[in-house]
Amino acid sequence: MTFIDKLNRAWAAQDSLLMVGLDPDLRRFPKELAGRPDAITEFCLRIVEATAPYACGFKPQIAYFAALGAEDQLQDICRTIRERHPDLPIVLDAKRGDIGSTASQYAREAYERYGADAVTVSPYLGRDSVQPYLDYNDRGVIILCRTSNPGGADLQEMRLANGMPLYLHVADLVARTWNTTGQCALVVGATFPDEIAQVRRRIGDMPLLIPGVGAQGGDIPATARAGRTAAGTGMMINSSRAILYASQGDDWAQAAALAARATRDAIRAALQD
Ligand SMILES: O=c1ccn([C@@H]2O[C@H](COP(=O)(O)O)[C@@H](O)[C@H]2O)c(=O)[nH]1
Repeated sequence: MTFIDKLNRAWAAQDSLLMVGLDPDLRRFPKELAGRPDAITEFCLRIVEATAPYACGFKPQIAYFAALGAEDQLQDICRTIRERHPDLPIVLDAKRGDIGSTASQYAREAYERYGADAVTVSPYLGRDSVQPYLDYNDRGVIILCRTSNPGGADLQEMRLANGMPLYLHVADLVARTWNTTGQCALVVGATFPDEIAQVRRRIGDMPLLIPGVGAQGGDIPATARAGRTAAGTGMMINSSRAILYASQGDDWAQAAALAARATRDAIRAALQD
């Protein structure tokens, strides 16, 4: 099954467009895990179990694992998600971008080492830098378009000679030229709902990964209305810290579940309007 098929099924089966981010930060872990050698794996897997009923997938951010030398733990976590929740896609947020020969290694890492269903990549090095990911034709390639951070405007809002902002050129390029096999999706931040709407108008039903709700303050109703497809789906709306660290007390896993459910419900409610 392809990434896009798996995602479509997860949206329908879970009735959720919420993607739960896995960004383990030891400084914010609950006390009960302090000092435990398996703290990262235990934390992430408890979060996965608590939030899976409300999620359409999981998005581990590789930097949080690599910074701690915890890539093996990430591998275990991804394997366990595949075993326990085979219908929920794993998006590895790695934002890779390099020449083709190196990109082949990054693709192998994402899809073979971690078994990710999709990986985030930068469009900045052009089509040939993305090809090694597309060569895994059952996997997804999620390309940065208009990121959620304010500084994203420095380059992404730059106007081309025809007046078009660069992020819309990226959206066009991916939708019309790079996505010949239907494997692509785009990253657009929830902090910029007008830009989400602009992108949606140009790309048909291509999925969007939308980070920026929760800790970054993105507006859920505005995001959901701007990014939805005619079918009322088309979005992986990611929240990480607001779910992971909803509580540092003994109730942390339950608090994460409640935060995930509330986010899922807020997205659902917005789609009813
Ligand atoms: O434009 C982007 C692209 C990726 N991210 C990533 O999403 C999560 C957001 O975390 P929150 O705690 O919900 O703010 C994080 O892993 C980022 O690296 C993004 O924020 N914006």
